Amino acid sequence: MILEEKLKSEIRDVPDFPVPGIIFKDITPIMMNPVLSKEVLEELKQSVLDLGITKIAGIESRGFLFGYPLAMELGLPFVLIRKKGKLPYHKVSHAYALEYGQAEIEMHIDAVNETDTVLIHDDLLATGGSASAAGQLVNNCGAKVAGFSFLVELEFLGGREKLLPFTENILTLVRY
Ligand SMILES: O=P(O)(O)OC[C@H]1O[C@H](OP(=O)(O)OP(=O)(O)O)[C@H](O)[C@@H]1O
Ligand SMILES: Nc1ncnc2[nH]cnc12
Repeated sequence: MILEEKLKSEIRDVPDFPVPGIIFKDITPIMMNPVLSKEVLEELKQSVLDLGITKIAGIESRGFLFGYPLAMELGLPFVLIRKKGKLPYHKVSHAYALEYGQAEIEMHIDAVNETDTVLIHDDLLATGGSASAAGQLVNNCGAKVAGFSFLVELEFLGGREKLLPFTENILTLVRY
C-alpha cells in the first residue's frame, strides 16, 4: 500500500467535533502506529531535503508531533509557534481565523532572523489561517519561508491559496 492509502486507513473521521458541522480528522491512530510514524517521518525528510532550510517551525500543538522529530532527523533547530500566552520570552504575535473559531499565535522574537530559511510544519492544512499566520510571524522577524509541510490537506477549504504568496513548496501527504 502507498503511504497515502496507509494514512487514510488510519485517520479517523469524527463528526461534529469540536462544533456541529465539522468533520474532525483524528490523526491519533497514526501516533499509535510506530512503523507508520517512521514512514511519515522519512517521507517528510526526503521531501524537504533540497529546500535549503535552516530551521523548522512547528505550530502548536499537533505541529509539534512530527515537526520536532523531523528537525532532529535533519539536524536543524526547532522553533515553537504557540497559542497566545504560552511562551515566556519577548514575542511576535498574529491573530487569525480557524475552520472552527479564532486564535492568536506567538513566536519568540529571536527564534528566527534574516539569515534563516524556514520550513513551517503542521499536522493539517484546513483554511490555511494558522499556517499563513505562522508565515507572517516568520517574515516579521526577517526570515524567508522556504516551504510548508502537513500530513493532511482539506483541499475543499482552499488553504493552499493562502500559502502561495509565501512559497510554492507546499507538501501534503494525504488530501481530502
Ligand atoms: O488551516 P486552519 O483553518 O488554520 O486549521 C488548521 C489548524 O487547526 C488545527 O489546530 P487547532 O487550533 O485545532 O489546535 P491543536 O493542534 O492544538 O489541536 C490544526 O492542528 C491546524 O493547526
Ligand atoms: N476538520 C479538521 N480536522 C482536524 N483538525 C482540523 N483543524 C482545522 N480543521 C480540522
